Amino acid sequence: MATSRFHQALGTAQSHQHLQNSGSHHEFGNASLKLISKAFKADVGLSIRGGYNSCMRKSGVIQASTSQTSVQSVSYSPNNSSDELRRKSSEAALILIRHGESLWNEKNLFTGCVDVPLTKKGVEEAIEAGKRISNIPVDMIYTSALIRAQMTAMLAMTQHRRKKVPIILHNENEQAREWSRIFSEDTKKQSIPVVTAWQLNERMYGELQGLNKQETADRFGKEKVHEWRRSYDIPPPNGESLEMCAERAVAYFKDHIEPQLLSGKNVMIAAHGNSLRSIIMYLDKLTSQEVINLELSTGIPMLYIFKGGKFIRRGSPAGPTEAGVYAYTRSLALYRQRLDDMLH
Ligand SMILES: O=C(O)[C@H](O)COP(=O)(O)O
Repeated sequence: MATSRFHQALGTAQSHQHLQNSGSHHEFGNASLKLISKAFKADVGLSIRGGYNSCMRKSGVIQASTSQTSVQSVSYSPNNSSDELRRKSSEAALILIRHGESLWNEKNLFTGCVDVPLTKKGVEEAIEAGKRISNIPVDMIYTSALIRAQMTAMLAMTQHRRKKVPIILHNENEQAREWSRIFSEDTKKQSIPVVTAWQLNERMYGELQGLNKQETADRFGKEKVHEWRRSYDIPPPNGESLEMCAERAVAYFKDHIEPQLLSGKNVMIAAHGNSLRSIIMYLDKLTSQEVINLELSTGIPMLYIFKGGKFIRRGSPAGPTEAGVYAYTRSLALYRQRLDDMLH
């Protein structure tokens, strides 16, 4: 198949632009993004005039649709692709964020499923996390049922350049559904559904909840507390082991979140140190030995690309103020370029 103008420009952009391939990161600077975007429009005959534009699927490799009201992430699909081929070629972004520092993190208390809010520092961490993901598409948000994760998600989204409104869905009962209905299709298009799920809650720390971590280590011994905190299958007294936490968190991810990614939806999950460690164990295929050493900082977003049924870790997007660029793929670079075009 003739190399499309898009790919020619991409090749030019890559040779022009210092393409750092640090680890799994491919990075583009702004100059090459403009080149890519110009070629992208030329290649797919895309015009961004008023209203919803969708370009004809070209014989090339790109199908894109965009409009003044919504900037879709680009998905690749050859002209005569089967569903399977389209699914294999579609790409979705998955962002994981551990909540910002909570009031009990600050006091070094075991928190588990106790519903504790963020500290001022935790609020700032959530906002900084939002800056780092402000150019990455988000179509759905999942949080745990705990306020520290929900605050983190909402605060992060205040920084998103797309300015869609995250709206927590209330499906507790028929009345909750009825009373929280939105009657404008346009308004719905400008919102992002937020699903809260107890299955994404922090592991339940049993009789350690509320205890000071240092005092607990003094009382039971450092090794015992490390075993409770970081082993895979040894639970704290009357609490959950990481394995038990994984049984609910990973099951929820597979049953509810992975299908969204498969359909091309870009997803953000705001949850907790251990519920996310169990999900990352699944995404990165870590062994129960390897996951012991996995530590997650509060409020640092991690980016994965879901493509062809596989999860590719792209690291943490660099902040907008940081030198250099982002752990972006080609379609994420295009999405960011479209935001630039739309917002300027
Ligand atoms: O629940 C807690 O205490 C923290 O959020 C996580 O604790 P850990 O890092 O000790 O597992």
